[in-house]
Amino acid sequence: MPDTKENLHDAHNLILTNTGWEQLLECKKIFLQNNTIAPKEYAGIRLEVAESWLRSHDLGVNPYKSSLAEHLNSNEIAKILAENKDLIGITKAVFIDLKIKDIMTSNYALYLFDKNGVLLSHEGEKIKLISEDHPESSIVGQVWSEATVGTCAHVLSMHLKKPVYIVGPEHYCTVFQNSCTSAAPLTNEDNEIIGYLVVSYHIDFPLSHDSYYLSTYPLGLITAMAVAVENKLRFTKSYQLLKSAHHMQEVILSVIEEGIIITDNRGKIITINKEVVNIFNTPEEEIIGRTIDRFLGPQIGEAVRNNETIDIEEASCSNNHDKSYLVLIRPLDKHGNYPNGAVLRVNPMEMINALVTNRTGAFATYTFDKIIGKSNAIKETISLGKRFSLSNENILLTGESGTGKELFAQAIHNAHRPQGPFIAVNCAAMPRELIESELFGYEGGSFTGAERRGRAGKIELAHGGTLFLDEIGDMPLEVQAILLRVLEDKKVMRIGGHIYKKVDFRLVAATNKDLERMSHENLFRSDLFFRLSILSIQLPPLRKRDNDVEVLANYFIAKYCAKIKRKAPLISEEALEVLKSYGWPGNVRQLENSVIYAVNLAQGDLIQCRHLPESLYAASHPTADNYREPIDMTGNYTLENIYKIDVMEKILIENALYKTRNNITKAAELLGMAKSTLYRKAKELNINMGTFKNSD
Ligand SMILES: Nc1ncnc2c1ncn2[C@@H]1O[C@H](COP(=O)(O)OP(=O)(O)OP(=O)(O)O)[C@@H](O)[C@H]1O
Repeated sequence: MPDTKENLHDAHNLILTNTGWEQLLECKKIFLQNNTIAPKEYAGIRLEVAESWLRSHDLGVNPYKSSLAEHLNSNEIAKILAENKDLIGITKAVFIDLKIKDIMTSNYALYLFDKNGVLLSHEGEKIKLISEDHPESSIVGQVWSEATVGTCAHVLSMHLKKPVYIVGPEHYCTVFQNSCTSAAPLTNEDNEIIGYLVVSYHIDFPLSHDSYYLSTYPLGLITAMAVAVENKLRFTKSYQLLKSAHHMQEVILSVIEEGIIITDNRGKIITINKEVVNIFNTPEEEIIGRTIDRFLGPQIGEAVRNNETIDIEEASCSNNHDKSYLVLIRPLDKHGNYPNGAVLRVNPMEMINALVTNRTGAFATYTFDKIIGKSNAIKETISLGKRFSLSNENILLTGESGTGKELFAQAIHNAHRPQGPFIAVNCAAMPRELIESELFGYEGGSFTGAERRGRAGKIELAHGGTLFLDEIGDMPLEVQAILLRVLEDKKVMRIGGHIYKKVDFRLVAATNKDLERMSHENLFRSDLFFRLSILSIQLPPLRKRDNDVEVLANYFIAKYCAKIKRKAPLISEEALEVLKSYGWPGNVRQLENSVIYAVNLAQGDLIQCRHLPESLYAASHPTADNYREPIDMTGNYTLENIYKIDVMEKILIENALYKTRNNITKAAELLGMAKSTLYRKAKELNINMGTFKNSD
């Protein structure tokens, strides 16, 4: 038997001679002629090659075929190419790099196969080993497996799972007879084979030199190249993972609607989300790299440097007194090479304030459309309110109690700054000593009982919205002075504080007092009165609102019955007459309360006079003179004309005041009592004397 082992398979360097080549050819010839002879018995054929020949034969491969392999269809090819896009790109890049460095010389051709032997790409020297009827362009997508092309380098590499070389006649198909090929498997990070790299070059036989030095260089080259491709692939994958993790982190940070800042351990800002750009109103490039102190002040900077955990801290920066922020700090542990630092969550105080006031129910629900009334008086007032609400100026609402001043304040707010907070303060309901701190706020520990952290005042909370000061006539003079300054400077300083904060709010003040008269009597600051009364709206009393009593009564009945889930009763003509003819000193509020009373008293579907509150019914009870002689003095009493004494007293006094247009002297005379008694009784019976000033 020919023995080519000596010639071909010297440990690392392979000497190929014409004789050796011929012996190999002979071996192959004998094998192909007589397949029953096991090639294992040929001493000159490597065992793994011989076994592959046998498998190729058993798989029915035609060794003389010129048509090389099966082709996948175009859809399958497109799919496989897409799946291996990175691998193909990286292989090409490595190949070009090796070519530039002259490591891959021009007589080498390079092939890339997927793990199943599908040819993915080829580079370099025109492939001489394929037959002419298969142009180069069409070989991508061919399946080169042991079953289709028989023994060749990558097929054996597939079998042995290691780098392999194959010399000329060792290839099973004669079409490869003049090639020397080396193949190396490519593995992924999990050590799974993902493809094969093959380098091939052409050898003409007989050899030009008698002895041909067949170096293991191509095998080493393809093995090293496989390592380079694998490394690059892993690097690309890690980079893509990192990039997508970074992108995901960016997306997460961008959907968080609060400012997120990451600093290093010296307080230098490393990363921010987009919200921070909005909060600081500064471009990102002017934030990154600066210290946190610059934006949130040195106290926050120190906390970061000291690795402190801070839950809620109000911070304002020395560069930017107008703004304050709520800051939460979490220190970051040292991680690998990364030094420790901190994550800060930042929210503008005004946003927190708006949230808190919304949550605590201090928000304006009324709009001008919801103000009920068809009378000219109310329509004109609404149109004035709408016009005034367009400007930024302060507005003064005057009018008797219950005429809807708070309603108007809410409607003005909603027409102008519906997004901002609506902060309502009732100056009469608050103790004098509290009103100042309530309005202007205080710094921590500024007086006994003050909270440690201090508290923002209602003026600060109203920033970006409306401050509604109800019953402003009851505001202490010293507080009026501070308020005036705030209105003039548009900035506020907390009690015990030393920093002014800019505030932007619209003041709507309301009163049922005569502020002008009060200012003459030095009970109200005239400068504040002038400032407030530039735009003032006088709300009409109900008795001057034509048919609004009927409209409002029906509206309140429907509203109340919807609430208690009961069919709304009608109002009898007589009862309606009573409602219409009543003076309504308590205005709309009194009307609303009266109809609620009547709905509750009436059992059926009709509200009658007897269902109305006593005071109303009594006031309009048919007598000769409703104002002067409402009581039958003849002793001819019926159950219907007996009333409680205090009700009678109230009716008599109200009627006298009504008739005399609040002329106390005359009213007292009519009632036959001293003026001082009249004052006392009016106070006891809760009669608002000012109400009757303009009575017709
Ligand atoms: N035009 C209106 N349409 C619907 N409800 C109204 C109207 N006017 C007043 N009201 C109702 O009357 C009541 C009193 O209104 P509001 O509190 O605004 O009056 P006010 O003038 O501010 O009273 P006070 O001076 O006593 O504070 C509220 O319950 C309000 O809902």
